[in-house]
Amino acid sequence: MASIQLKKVKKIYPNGFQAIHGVDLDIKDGEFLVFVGPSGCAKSTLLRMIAGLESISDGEILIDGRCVNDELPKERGIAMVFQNYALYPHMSVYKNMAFSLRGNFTKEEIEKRVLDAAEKLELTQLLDRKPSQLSGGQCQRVALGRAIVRSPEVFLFDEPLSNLDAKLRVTMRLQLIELHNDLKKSGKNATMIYVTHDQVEAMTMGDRICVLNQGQIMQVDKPTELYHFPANKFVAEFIGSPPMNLWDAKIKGNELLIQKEVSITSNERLMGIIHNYQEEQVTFGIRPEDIKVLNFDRDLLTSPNHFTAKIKTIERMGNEDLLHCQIGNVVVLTRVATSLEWEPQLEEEIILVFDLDKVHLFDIKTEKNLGINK
Ligand SMILES: Nc1ncnc2c1ncn2[C@@H]1O[C@H](COP(=O)(O)OP(=O)(O)OP(=O)(O)O)[C@@H](O)[C@H]1O
Repeated sequence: MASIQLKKVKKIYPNGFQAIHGVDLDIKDGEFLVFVGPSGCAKSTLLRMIAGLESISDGEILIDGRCVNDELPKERGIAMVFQNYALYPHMSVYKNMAFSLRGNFTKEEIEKRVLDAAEKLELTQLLDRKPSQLSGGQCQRVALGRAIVRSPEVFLFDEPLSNLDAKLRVTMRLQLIELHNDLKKSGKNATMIYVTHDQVEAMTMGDRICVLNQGQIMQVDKPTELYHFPANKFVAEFIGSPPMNLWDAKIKGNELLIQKEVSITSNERLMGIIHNYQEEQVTFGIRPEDIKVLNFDRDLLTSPNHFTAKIKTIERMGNEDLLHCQIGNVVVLTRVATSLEWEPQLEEEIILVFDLDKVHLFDIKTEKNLGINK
Protein backbone atom coordinates (compact mmCIF):
# COMPACT_ATOMS: atom_id res chain seq x y z
CA MET A 1 0.00 0.00 0.00
CA ALA A 2 1.49 3.34 -0.94
CA SER A 3 0.34 6.84 -1.71
CA ILE A 4 2.65 9.20 -3.59
CA GLN A 5 2.80 12.96 -3.37
CA LEU A 6 4.73 15.35 -5.56
CA LYS A 7 5.20 18.80 -4.06
CA LYS A 8 6.44 21.62 -6.32
CA VAL A 9 8.73 19.16 -8.08
CA LYS A 10 11.13 20.67 -10.61
CA LYS A 11 13.71 19.17 -12.93
CA ILE A 12 16.51 21.15 -14.47
CA TYR A 13 18.93 18.99 -16.48
CA PRO A 14 22.68 19.68 -16.17
CA ASN A 15 22.63 21.51 -19.53
CA GLY A 16 20.22 24.05 -17.98
CA PHE A 17 17.05 22.76 -19.70
CA GLN A 18 14.05 22.88 -17.36
CA ALA A 19 12.01 19.77 -18.11
CA ILE A 20 9.54 20.04 -15.17
CA HIS A 21 8.12 23.30 -13.84
CA GLY A 22 6.90 22.81 -10.28
CA VAL A 23 4.48 19.88 -10.37
CA ASP A 24 2.02 19.14 -7.53
CA LEU A 25 0.26 15.78 -7.61
CA ASP A 26 -1.45 13.39 -5.17
CA ILE A 27 -1.56 9.75 -6.25
CA LYS A 28 -3.85 7.67 -4.08
CA ASP A 29 -2.95 4.38 -2.51
CA GLY A 30 -3.87 1.56 -4.93
CA GLU A 31 -4.64 3.93 -7.78
CA PHE A 32 -3.89 3.25 -11.48
CA LEU A 33 -2.70 6.63 -12.71
CA VAL A 34 -1.61 7.30 -16.29
CA PHE A 35 0.78 10.06 -17.42
CA VAL A 36 -0.10 11.01 -20.96
CA GLY A 37 1.12 13.77 -23.23
CA PRO A 38 2.98 14.42 -26.46
CA SER A 39 6.59 13.41 -27.01
CA GLY A 40 8.97 15.49 -24.89
CA CYS A 41 6.36 16.69 -22.35
CA ALA A 42 8.47 15.04 -19.57
CA LYS A 43 6.40 11.94 -18.77
CA SER A 44 9.49 9.72 -18.48
CA THR A 45 11.45 12.32 -16.54
CA LEU A 46 8.68 12.52 -13.95
CA LEU A 47 8.40 8.73 -13.71
CA ARG A 48 12.17 8.31 -13.40
CA MET A 49 12.25 10.90 -10.62
CA ILE A 50 9.63 8.91 -8.69
CA ALA A 51 11.70 5.76 -9.26
CA GLY A 52 14.85 7.49 -8.05
CA LEU A 53 16.63 7.10 -11.40
CA GLU A 54 16.75 10.86 -11.92
CA SER A 55 17.63 13.48 -9.30
CA ILE A 56 15.09 16.08 -8.12
CA SER A 57 16.19 19.68 -8.71
CA ASP A 58 13.63 21.21 -6.34
CA GLY A 59 10.53 20.19 -4.39
CA GLU A 60 9.73 16.90 -2.67
CA ILE A 61 8.55 13.42 -3.55
CA LEU A 62 6.83 11.58 -0.71
CA ILE A 63 5.89 7.90 -0.59
CA ASP A 64 3.41 7.20 2.21
CA GLY A 65 4.32 10.55 3.70
CA ARG A 66 8.07 9.77 3.73
CA CYS A 67 10.32 12.12 1.74
CA VAL A 68 12.30 9.92 -0.66
CA ASN A 69 14.36 12.66 -2.35
CA ASP A 70 17.59 11.16 -1.02
CA GLU A 71 16.59 7.47 -1.09
CA LEU A 72 18.14 5.06 -3.56
CA PRO A 73 15.81 3.39 -6.07
CA LYS A 74 15.99 0.05 -4.24
CA GLU A 75 14.95 1.68 -0.95
CA ARG A 76 11.70 3.04 -2.39
CA GLY A 77 9.64 -0.19 -2.66
CA ILE A 78 9.16 0.39 -6.37
CA ALA A 79 9.45 -1.87 -9.44
CA MET A 80 9.78 -0.41 -12.91
CA VAL A 81 8.87 -2.03 -16.25
CA PHE A 82 10.50 -0.54 -19.34
CA GLN A 83 9.61 -0.42 -23.02
CA ASN A 84 12.68 -2.44 -24.07
CA TYR A 85 12.04 -5.25 -21.51
CA ALA A 86 15.73 -5.13 -20.37
CA LEU A 87 15.89 -8.94 -19.95
CA TYR A 88 19.20 -10.75 -19.45
CA PRO A 89 19.67 -12.61 -22.76
CA HIS A 90 21.84 -15.43 -21.38
CA MET A 91 19.41 -16.31 -18.57
CA SER A 92 16.28 -18.44 -18.72
CA VAL A 93 12.86 -16.94 -18.04
CA TYR A 94 12.98 -18.46 -14.56
CA LYS A 95 16.37 -16.92 -13.78
CA ASN A 96 15.38 -13.57 -15.22
CA MET A 97 12.41 -13.49 -12.88
CA ALA A 98 14.36 -14.79 -9.86
CA PHE A 99 17.37 -12.52 -10.33
CA SER A 100 16.34 -9.54 -8.21
CA LEU A 101 15.29 -11.81 -5.32
CA ARG A 102 18.67 -13.53 -4.91
CA GLY A 103 20.27 -12.92 -1.54
CA ASN A 104 17.09 -11.54 0.01
CA PHE A 105 14.94 -14.69 0.16
CA THR A 106 15.33 -18.44 0.64
CA LYS A 107 15.50 -20.69 -2.42
CA GLU A 108 12.02 -22.04 -1.56
CA GLU A 109 10.53 -18.56 -1.22
CA ILE A 110 12.10 -17.48 -4.54
CA GLU A 111 10.68 -20.56 -6.27
CA LYS A 112 7.23 -19.93 -4.84
CA ARG A 113 7.23 -16.30 -5.95
CA VAL A 114 8.46 -17.07 -9.47
CA LEU A 115 5.99 -19.92 -9.98
CA ASP A 116 3.08 -17.80 -8.67
CA ALA A 117 3.96 -14.92 -11.00
CA ALA A 118 4.50 -17.31 -13.93
CA GLU A 119 1.05 -18.76 -13.40
CA LYS A 120 -0.58 -15.33 -13.25
CA LEU A 121 1.12 -14.34 -16.50
CA GLU A 122 0.73 -17.71 -18.28
CA LEU A 123 4.50 -18.22 -18.44
CA THR A 124 4.66 -21.59 -16.66
CA GLN A 125 5.43 -23.51 -19.88
CA LEU A 126 8.17 -21.06 -20.88
CA LEU A 127 10.30 -20.94 -17.73
CA ASP A 128 13.27 -22.80 -19.31
CA ARG A 129 13.43 -20.71 -22.46
CA LYS A 130 15.87 -17.88 -23.15
CA PRO A 131 14.54 -14.42 -24.16
CA SER A 132 15.64 -15.00 -27.79
CA GLN A 133 13.17 -17.91 -27.95
CA LEU A 134 10.21 -15.74 -26.94
CA SER A 135 7.82 -13.44 -28.80
CA GLY A 136 7.67 -9.73 -27.97
CA GLY A 137 4.52 -10.19 -25.92
CA GLN A 138 6.08 -13.06 -23.96
CA CYS A 139 9.22 -10.98 -23.27
CA GLN A 140 7.02 -8.19 -22.00
CA ARG A 141 5.21 -10.62 -19.68
CA VAL A 142 8.59 -11.80 -18.31
CA ALA A 143 9.55 -8.17 -17.69
CA LEU A 144 6.26 -7.78 -15.83
CA GLY A 145 6.92 -11.04 -13.95
CA ARG A 146 10.25 -9.67 -12.76
CA ALA A 147 8.39 -6.75 -11.23
CA ILE A 148 5.59 -8.87 -9.71
CA VAL A 149 7.90 -11.31 -7.88
CA ARG A 150 9.18 -8.46 -5.75
CA SER A 151 5.62 -7.66 -4.53
CA PRO A 152 6.34 -3.96 -4.78
CA GLU A 153 3.94 -1.42 -3.39
CA VAL A 154 4.40 0.71 -6.49
CA PHE A 155 4.69 -0.36 -10.13
CA LEU A 156 6.01 2.15 -12.65
CA PHE A 157 5.51 1.45 -16.35
CA ASP A 158 7.36 3.44 -19.03
CA GLU A 159 5.54 2.83 -22.34
CA PRO A 160 5.79 -0.93 -21.72
CA LEU A 161 3.61 -1.95 -24.66
CA SER A 162 4.87 0.31 -27.41
CA ASN A 163 7.03 -2.40 -29.04
CA LEU A 164 4.08 -4.76 -29.45
CA ASP A 165 1.69 -4.98 -32.39
CA ALA A 166 -1.74 -3.39 -32.06
CA LYS A 167 -3.64 -6.60 -31.21
CA LEU A 168 -1.15 -7.77 -28.59
CA ARG A 169 -1.12 -4.32 -27.08
CA VAL A 170 -4.85 -4.54 -26.44
CA THR A 171 -4.46 -8.02 -24.87
CA MET A 172 -1.57 -6.90 -22.64
CA ARG A 173 -3.46 -3.77 -21.68
CA LEU A 174 -6.28 -5.95 -20.35
CA GLN A 175 -3.80 -8.18 -18.54
CA LEU A 176 -2.34 -5.19 -16.75
CA ILE A 177 -5.77 -3.95 -15.69
CA GLU A 178 -6.61 -7.46 -14.47
CA LEU A 179 -3.32 -7.68 -12.59
CA HIS A 180 -4.14 -4.42 -10.84
CA ASN A 181 -7.64 -5.68 -9.94
CA ASP A 182 -6.35 -9.12 -8.83
CA LEU A 183 -3.75 -7.58 -6.54
CA LYS A 184 -6.49 -5.42 -5.03
CA LYS A 185 -8.72 -8.48 -4.47
CA SER A 186 -5.90 -10.44 -2.85
CA GLY A 187 -5.26 -7.58 -0.41
CA LYS A 188 -1.89 -6.63 -2.00
CA ASN A 189 -3.13 -3.27 -3.24
CA ALA A 190 -0.50 -1.84 -5.62
CA THR A 191 -0.23 1.73 -6.81
CA MET A 192 0.53 1.84 -10.52
CA ILE A 193 1.78 4.71 -12.64
CA TYR A 194 1.79 4.14 -16.37
CA VAL A 195 3.38 6.37 -19.01
CA THR A 196 2.07 6.52 -22.57
CA HIS A 197 1.74 9.04 -25.39
CA ASP A 198 -1.32 7.15 -26.66
CA GLN A 199 -4.50 8.79 -25.40
CA VAL A 200 -6.64 5.73 -26.18
CA GLU A 201 -4.35 3.56 -24.04
CA ALA A 202 -4.50 6.21 -21.31
CA MET A 203 -8.30 6.44 -21.40
CA THR A 204 -8.84 2.67 -21.28
CA MET A 205 -6.39 1.96 -18.47
CA GLY A 206 -6.36 4.80 -15.99
CA ASP A 207 -8.53 5.24 -12.90
CA ARG A 208 -7.33 8.80 -13.41
CA ILE A 209 -5.24 10.40 -16.10
CA CYS A 210 -2.65 13.12 -15.69
CA VAL A 211 -2.31 15.09 -18.93
CA LEU A 212 1.11 16.73 -19.27
CA ASN A 213 2.39 19.37 -21.65
CA GLN A 214 5.83 20.98 -21.65
CA GLY A 215 6.65 19.85 -18.13
CA GLN A 216 3.38 21.04 -16.60
CA ILE A 217 0.20 19.28 -15.54
CA MET A 218 -2.74 20.35 -17.69
CA GLN A 219 -5.42 18.34 -15.86
CA VAL A 220 -5.75 15.26 -13.64
CA ASP A 221 -9.13 13.57 -13.83
CA LYS A 222 -11.16 10.44 -14.56
CA PRO A 223 -11.42 9.58 -18.27
CA THR A 224 -15.06 10.67 -18.67
CA GLU A 225 -14.42 13.95 -16.85
CA LEU A 226 -11.45 14.71 -19.11
CA TYR A 227 -13.52 14.00 -22.17
CA HIS A 228 -16.62 15.98 -21.22
CA PHE A 229 -15.01 18.72 -19.12
CA PRO A 230 -11.56 19.48 -20.53
CA ALA A 231 -10.00 22.21 -18.38
CA ASN A 232 -8.30 23.88 -21.33
CA LYS A 233 -7.84 23.83 -25.09
CA PHE A 234 -4.80 21.55 -24.89
CA VAL A 235 -6.74 18.79 -23.12
CA ALA A 236 -9.73 19.30 -25.42
CA GLU A 237 -7.49 18.79 -28.45
CA PHE A 238 -5.37 15.97 -27.06
CA ILE A 239 -8.13 13.78 -25.57
CA GLY A 240 -10.70 12.25 -27.90
CA SER A 241 -10.47 10.58 -31.26
CA PRO A 242 -11.51 11.91 -33.74
CA PRO A 243 -10.47 15.27 -32.30
CA MET A 244 -12.68 18.15 -31.23
CA ASN A 245 -13.50 20.82 -33.83
CA LEU A 246 -11.86 24.09 -32.74
CA TRP A 247 -12.32 27.47 -34.38
CA ASP A 248 -11.75 31.08 -33.36
CA ALA A 249 -15.01 33.01 -33.02
CA LYS A 250 -15.71 36.72 -32.64
CA ILE A 251 -18.45 37.68 -30.18
CA LYS A 252 -21.05 40.18 -31.41
CA GLY A 253 -24.13 40.46 -29.19
CA ASN A 254 -25.55 36.96 -28.94
CA GLU A 255 -23.72 35.75 -32.05
CA LEU A 256 -20.46 33.77 -32.21
CA LEU A 257 -19.04 34.55 -35.62
CA ILE A 258 -16.74 31.78 -36.86
CA GLN A 259 -16.85 32.90 -40.50
CA LYS A 260 -19.46 34.75 -42.46
CA GLU A 261 -21.15 31.46 -43.39
CA VAL A 262 -21.02 30.12 -39.82
CA SER A 263 -22.49 32.40 -37.19
CA ILE A 264 -23.82 30.64 -34.10
CA THR A 265 -26.74 32.14 -32.20
CA SER A 266 -25.93 31.46 -28.57
CA ASN A 267 -28.28 29.88 -26.05
CA GLU A 268 -28.68 30.92 -22.42
CA ARG A 269 -25.68 28.89 -21.20
CA LEU A 270 -23.28 30.36 -23.77
CA MET A 271 -24.76 33.84 -23.28
CA GLY A 272 -23.69 33.63 -19.63
CA ILE A 273 -20.11 33.21 -20.81
CA ILE A 274 -19.90 35.49 -23.84
CA HIS A 275 -21.40 38.62 -22.32
CA ASN A 276 -17.95 39.26 -20.80
CA TYR A 277 -16.26 38.88 -24.18
CA GLN A 278 -18.17 41.36 -26.39
CA GLU A 279 -16.22 42.28 -29.55
CA GLU A 280 -13.46 39.87 -28.45
CA GLN A 281 -12.47 36.45 -29.70
CA VAL A 282 -12.81 33.08 -28.02
CA THR A 283 -12.01 29.56 -29.24
CA PHE A 284 -15.17 27.63 -30.03
CA GLY A 285 -14.98 23.83 -29.57
CA ILE A 286 -17.45 21.08 -30.37
CA ARG A 287 -16.92 17.32 -30.58
CA PRO A 288 -17.79 15.61 -33.89
CA GLU A 289 -20.62 13.58 -32.32
CA ASP A 290 -22.26 16.76 -31.00
CA ILE A 291 -23.03 17.96 -34.50
CA LYS A 292 -26.19 16.35 -35.85
CA VAL A 293 -26.32 15.42 -39.54
CA LEU A 294 -29.66 15.77 -41.34
CA ASN A 295 -30.64 15.13 -44.93
CA PHE A 296 -30.75 18.29 -46.98
CA ASP A 297 -34.05 20.17 -46.63
CA ARG A 298 -34.25 23.84 -47.69
CA ASP A 299 -37.00 24.58 -45.14
CA LEU A 300 -34.75 23.58 -42.25
CA LEU A 301 -32.23 26.27 -43.15
CA THR A 302 -34.43 29.00 -41.69
CA SER A 303 -33.91 27.52 -38.17
CA PRO A 304 -30.99 29.00 -36.18
CA ASN A 305 -27.74 27.04 -36.11
CA HIS A 306 -28.70 24.84 -39.08
CA PHE A 307 -26.06 25.02 -41.83
CA THR A 308 -25.73 23.60 -45.33
CA ALA A 309 -22.51 21.63 -45.66
CA LYS A 310 -20.85 19.65 -48.43
CA ILE A 311 -19.19 16.30 -47.69
CA LYS A 312 -15.54 16.51 -48.79
CA THR A 313 -13.95 13.36 -47.34
CA ILE A 314 -15.43 10.22 -45.79
CA GLU A 315 -13.60 7.85 -43.45
CA ARG A 316 -15.70 4.69 -43.30
CA MET A 317 -15.15 2.89 -39.99
CA GLY A 318 -17.86 0.24 -40.38
CA ASN A 319 -20.01 1.17 -37.40
CA GLU A 320 -19.79 4.87 -38.21
CA ASP A 321 -18.63 7.28 -40.89
CA LEU A 322 -16.41 10.25 -40.15
CA LEU A 323 -17.50 13.04 -42.44
CA HIS A 324 -15.17 15.94 -43.21
CA CYS A 325 -17.62 18.59 -44.39
CA GLN A 326 -17.29 22.15 -45.56
CA ILE A 327 -19.46 25.13 -44.72
CA GLY A 328 -17.99 27.99 -46.75
CA ASN A 329 -14.29 27.81 -45.84
CA VAL A 330 -14.86 26.11 -42.50
CA VAL A 331 -14.00 22.42 -42.35
CA VAL A 332 -16.23 20.54 -39.90
CA LEU A 333 -15.68 17.00 -38.66
CA THR A 334 -18.78 14.99 -37.77
CA ARG A 335 -19.44 11.32 -37.09
CA VAL A 336 -22.63 9.45 -37.96
CA ALA A 337 -23.67 5.89 -37.19
CA THR A 338 -23.95 3.89 -40.41
CA SER A 339 -27.38 2.73 -41.51
CA LEU A 340 -28.79 0.81 -44.43
CA GLU A 341 -31.11 3.70 -45.25
CA TRP A 342 -28.47 6.30 -46.05
CA GLU A 343 -24.87 6.02 -47.19
CA PRO A 344 -23.20 9.45 -47.31
CA GLN A 345 -21.61 10.34 -50.66
CA LEU A 346 -18.80 12.73 -51.59
CA GLU A 347 -20.02 16.22 -52.59
CA GLU A 348 -23.44 15.45 -51.12
CA GLU A 349 -25.17 18.39 -49.44
CA ILE A 350 -26.36 17.85 -45.89
CA ILE A 351 -27.50 19.96 -42.97
CA LEU A 352 -25.43 20.23 -39.80
CA VAL A 353 -26.97 21.20 -36.48
CA PHE A 354 -24.71 22.19 -33.56
CA ASP A 355 -25.78 21.01 -30.09
CA LEU A 356 -25.11 24.18 -28.14
CA ASP A 357 -25.33 22.41 -24.78
CA LYS A 358 -22.14 20.57 -25.72
CA VAL A 359 -20.13 23.54 -26.99
CA HIS A 360 -16.92 24.53 -25.14
CA LEU A 361 -15.55 28.07 -25.20
CA PHE A 362 -11.88 28.71 -24.42
CA ASP A 363 -10.12 31.96 -23.57
CA ILE A 364 -7.83 32.85 -26.49
CA LYS A 365 -4.87 33.82 -24.28
CA THR A 366 -5.05 31.52 -21.24
CA GLU A 367 -6.73 28.71 -23.25
CA LYS A 368 -8.86 27.96 -20.15
CA ASN A 369 -12.30 26.43 -20.62
CA LEU A 370 -14.63 29.30 -19.74
CA GLY A 371 -17.52 27.02 -18.86
CA ILE A 372 -15.95 25.02 -16.04
CA ASN A 373 -14.00 25.71 -12.89
CA LYS A 374 -11.01 23.36 -12.93
N1 LIG B 1 19.60 14.14 -19.97
C1 LIG B 1 18.91 15.17 -20.49
N2 LIG B 1 19.49 16.40 -20.66
C2 LIG B 1 18.80 17.43 -21.16
N3 LIG B 1 17.50 17.37 -21.55
C3 LIG B 1 16.88 16.19 -21.43
C4 LIG B 1 17.54 15.03 -20.90
N4 LIG B 1 16.66 14.00 -20.89
C5 LIG B 1 15.51 14.48 -21.40
N5 LIG B 1 15.64 15.79 -21.72
C6 LIG B 1 14.60 16.67 -22.27
O1 LIG B 1 13.55 16.78 -21.32
C7 LIG B 1 12.30 16.80 -21.97
C8 LIG B 1 11.43 15.70 -21.43
O2 LIG B 1 11.96 14.44 -21.83
P1 LIG B 1 11.20 13.08 -21.50
O3 LIG B 1 12.00 11.96 -22.03
O4 LIG B 1 10.87 13.07 -20.06
O5 LIG B 1 9.86 13.28 -22.32
P2 LIG B 1 8.70 12.22 -22.66
O6 LIG B 1 7.42 12.95 -22.48
O7 LIG B 1 8.89 10.99 -21.86
O8 LIG B 1 8.99 11.97 -24.20
P3 LIG B 1 8.74 10.64 -25.12
O9 LIG B 1 7.26 10.39 -25.14
O10 LIG B 1 9.28 11.09 -26.44
O11 LIG B 1 9.53 9.54 -24.48
C9 LIG B 1 12.56 16.70 -23.45
O12 LIG B 1 12.55 18.00 -24.02
C10 LIG B 1 13.96 16.10 -23.51
O13 LIG B 1 14.65 16.53 -24.68
